[in-house]
Amino acid sequence: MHGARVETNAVREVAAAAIIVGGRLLLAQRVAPPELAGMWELPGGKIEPGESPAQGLRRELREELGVDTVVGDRIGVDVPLPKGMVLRAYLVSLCDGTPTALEHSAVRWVTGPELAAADLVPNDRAWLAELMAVLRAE
Ligand SMILES: Nc1nc2c([nH]c(=O)n2[C@H]2C[C@H](O)[C@@H](COP(=O)(O)OP(=O)(O)OP(=O)(O)O)O2)c(=O)[nH]1
Repeated sequence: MHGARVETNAVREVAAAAIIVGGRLLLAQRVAPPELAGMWELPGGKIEPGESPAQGLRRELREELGVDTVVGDRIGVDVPLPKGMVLRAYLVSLCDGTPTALEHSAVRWVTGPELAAADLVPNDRAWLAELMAVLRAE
């Protein structure tokens, strides 16, 4: 190996949270980049090196929403992102706090029909059927 740079094969993950309470899913409205600003997503973000997905997602949700959470099972497909990253969704339970838009322009709770009609970021449409099924089962 040359130089100080250490290459790893680890795929960089963006983890997103499906937080469902009382038959409603929490959506958060993006402020950036310009092509996604104003669209709705599942809150979350990039997992840092050395973090497990669950640790990273809990950190992101504390930073973005001011809540304590428990990260549960995966839901939906892996969505490939640019630069070799992958987007994954997890079912997440709220433990403490009220979700607040600290880094988004707004948050809102949606029913299944409201989710289907929402202006979601395009990648998150891949999870629509599974999310609707969980909402229906609530
Ligand atoms: N958090 C989140 N990101 C998503 C979703 N769907 C989707 O395509 N993305 C994309 C948008 C971004 O390109 C990337 C994650 O960006 P991010 O801005 O949330 O990541 P981050 O909080 O770690 O912020 P930064 O390092 O970019 O400052 O994944 C989603 O449901 N949630």
